[in-house]
Amino acid sequence: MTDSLLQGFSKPVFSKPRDVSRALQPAVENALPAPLLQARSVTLEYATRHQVVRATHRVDLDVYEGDRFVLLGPSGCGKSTLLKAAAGFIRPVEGEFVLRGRPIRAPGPDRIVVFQEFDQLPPWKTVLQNVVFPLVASGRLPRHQARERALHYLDKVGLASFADVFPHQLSGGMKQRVAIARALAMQPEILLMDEPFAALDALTRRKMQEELLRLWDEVRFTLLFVTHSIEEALVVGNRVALLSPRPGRVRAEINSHEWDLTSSGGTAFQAASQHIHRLLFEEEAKEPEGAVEARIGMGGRG
Ligand SMILES: Nc1ncnc2c1ncn2[C@@H]1O[C@H](COP(=O)(O)OP(=O)(O)OP(=O)(O)O)[C@@H](O)[C@H]1O
Repeated sequence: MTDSLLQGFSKPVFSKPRDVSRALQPAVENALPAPLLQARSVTLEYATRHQVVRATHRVDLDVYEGDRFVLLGPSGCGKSTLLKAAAGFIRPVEGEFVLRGRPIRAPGPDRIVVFQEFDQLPPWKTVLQNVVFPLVASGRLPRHQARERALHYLDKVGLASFADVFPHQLSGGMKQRVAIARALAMQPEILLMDEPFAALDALTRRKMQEELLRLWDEVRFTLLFVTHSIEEALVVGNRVALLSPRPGRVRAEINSHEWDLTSSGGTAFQAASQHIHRLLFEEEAKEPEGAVEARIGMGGRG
């Protein structure tokens, strides 16, 4: 990390995102592409018989094409709920999710979710059939082309030779690879991943993070990734939104494209992790009444 980056890191500049964009108008507005996915003041709630649980409160997010955008926050802060709303499974009580300027009102093949659970693959279908099925069922491709595309993506995740086996014959990591191949084969506008590696052992999890980054290098998809692991957020993401405890609000946004698996043991990486930990937990204790919104430059790789 260079001195200037360290300086930026140790003295984060806090400013409200909306103020920043206003201050930089119109020059930056003309230069920046439009976000692919936007959360516009999204409030999400669950109504149970006895109470209403507010999961997130007025969340604003801009995800650009090619981003590996991570939602990071403590357990129960509403990360999965945000992802489900982006997928179209849940409707906001306030605000909206917008994809290429169009409000999201229902699930669609332009947004595919990979979940944490290993049982997301129908067990009666082979690996290949699992990847082919959504392509054909959604009308994206006729069967023979779907088969070709499925094999292409199975090859990308290193599972072409397992095409004819059934999910129960695979390890947890292999099942997640199939789920990723199935999602990428659909060539969605955005891939949504909800703690996809959380149920894996530490070594496999690391390997999967590495493979995901390799795949991103090859395919350059847009990713919205949920985790509560600070390390995973820094490694996987190029941008990270830090959410407060429930109801989740955006407390800060961090540029994390500097970090990868090779930096994860280093001193600078540890310092960044600790800094994020403080932002997530200590600032909240100091300022319980509200969200601290900030954009923090932590330097960059390229
Ligand atoms: N179906 C539901 N009905 C009622 N409350 C719910 C429901 N699903 C989630 N919640 C509540 O909404 C809040 C946000 O949940 P969510 O699963 O989005 O959090 P999270 O940040 O993804 O947590 P974790 O990291 O533990 O998965 C939590 O307080 C949770 O208890």
